[in-house]
Amino acid sequence: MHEGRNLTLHTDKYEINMMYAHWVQGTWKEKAVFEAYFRKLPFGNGFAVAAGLERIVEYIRTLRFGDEEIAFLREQPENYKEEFLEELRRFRFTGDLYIVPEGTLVFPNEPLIRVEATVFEGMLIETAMLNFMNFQTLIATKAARVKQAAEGDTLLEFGTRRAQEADAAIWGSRAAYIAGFHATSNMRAGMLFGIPVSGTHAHSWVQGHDSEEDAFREYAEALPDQVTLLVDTYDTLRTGVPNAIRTAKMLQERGKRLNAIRLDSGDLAYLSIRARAMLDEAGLHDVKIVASNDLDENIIFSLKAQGAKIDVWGVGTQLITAADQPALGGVYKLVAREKDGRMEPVIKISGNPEKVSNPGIKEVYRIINRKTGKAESGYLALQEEEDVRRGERIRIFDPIHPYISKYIKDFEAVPLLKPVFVKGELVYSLPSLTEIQQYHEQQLKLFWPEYLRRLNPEVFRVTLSQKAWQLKADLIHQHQAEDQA
Ligand SMILES: Nc1ncnc2c1ncn2[C@@H]1O[C@H](COP(=O)(O)OP(=O)(O)OP(=O)(O)O)[C@@H](O)[C@H]1O
Ligand SMILES: O=P(O)(O)OC[C@H]1O[C@H](OP(=O)(O)OP(=O)(O)O)[C@H](O)[C@@H]1O
Ligand SMILES: O=C(O)c1cccnc1
Repeated sequence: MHEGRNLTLHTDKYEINMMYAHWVQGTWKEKAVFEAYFRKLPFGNGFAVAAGLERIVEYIRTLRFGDEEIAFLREQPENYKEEFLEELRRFRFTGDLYIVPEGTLVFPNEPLIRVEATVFEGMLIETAMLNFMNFQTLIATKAARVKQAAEGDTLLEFGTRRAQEADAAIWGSRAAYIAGFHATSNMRAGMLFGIPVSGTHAHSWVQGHDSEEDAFREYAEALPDQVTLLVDTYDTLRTGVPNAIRTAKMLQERGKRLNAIRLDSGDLAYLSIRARAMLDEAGLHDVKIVASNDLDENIIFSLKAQGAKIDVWGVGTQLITAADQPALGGVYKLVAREKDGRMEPVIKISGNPEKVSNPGIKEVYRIINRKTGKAESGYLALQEEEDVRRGERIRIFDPIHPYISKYIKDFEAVPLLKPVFVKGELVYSLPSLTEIQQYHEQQLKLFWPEYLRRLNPEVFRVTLSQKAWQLKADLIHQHQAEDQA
């Protein structure tokens, strides 16, 4: 077993096999354009929060087939030729990559990534990019739901121990921060990304002492500047909170203060209300109450409705595993390919109209109404279309039900895809995590609340331009004609 940090073979074998077949055919350097998008929003939410760009940048920059990768490929039963393996040794990503910035609100069928590269390069990177984008976007979206339920309260990400392994823990933690979490319990996520790190203590600390009171006192003496005491090991209201109050008084005598108590079991509404009253009665109005225990957005919403006196929410398992929907189904589709030296749009047909791909190289625009400053729709236009960029009147319609349409004017069309790599060179300067978090907050303000509510939100439409729609219709007819011939 070795470290395996080189992610170049973090791809499905079929990609390598197709790359090989292209190489054998002599078509491997032909240009291809791929777009990545998802078709359905997770959790019944009205939007998703894009994430994954930063990880993709690092991945693309470090793509290299080293000795170990080549040796492993040589062992495969496909018997890839040595000349192919030599070609892989020289591999560098030389294409263009356009990606939607992290924190952007995104919707079904909007390309979040567009790859313009050789077909060889485009195939190699599909799996890893989908892996990063699907997971991080999913967790950022789940976190946005939790954030909305918690209103302005402090949110701590507690998920590492229950996450699907280490990468999911730290990138999930980062995704949660993008969507407005305030801190993580994961020290490495703090070190790598600069996320504030926060922690209380476990039940084992209390169990490991002769009494709860001893445990609290020792802990407070050891870390007098950051004391949060877990009060539910034995009996929250009879011993836990009174012992915490005694410890708080001891801290006060030393010019320090108790930050908070944490509740981790039982009826969190009842216990928090009772604990708040006890703390207040002892004059400890500024001691906060942290709650944890399998929380998600629905429980937080319900606890608030019950009048729970909780200031800080520790959210682990349900967030980091996106427990109610553990995958985002983002796909990566070829939309154009080089043929006889020219780029030609291609389509993927399906019996299910929602699965028919949108052909052609497209730009994604957020159409912003200049009067209201609010987002009106998503708009996918072919790259060559100028009218939308000039803000001329456009017709927007539902691509599945094209008879539902309207004209809009006096808008600004904001392109969402940003150039990240051009001819293999990184041209994007990565924003700080704080900037991403602020950008996400600005994004939320662009939308009417109807689209943002957690339950049964209004559907935010993403429409095709007339030209993009016509191209799709023409290609469908062309394929039908070929089938019938
Ligand atoms: N007042 C409440 N209203 C709705 N849900 C609550 C309320 N209080 C707690 N919960 C949630 O109910 C669930 C209780 O889970 P469970 O019964 O497994 O835990 P518990 O009995 O409190 O403690 P333990 O973790 O020791 O088993 C948790 O998800 C918790 O967040
Ligand atoms: O419930 P989650 O949302 O996943 O949040 C993380 C949980 O992890 C800890 O419990 P655990 O029983 O692992 O350890 P403990 O002994 O410190 O309570 C903590 O007390 C939370 O309940
Ligand atoms: O700091 C905490 O209280 C914490 C951290 C991770 C998991 N559960 C709780």
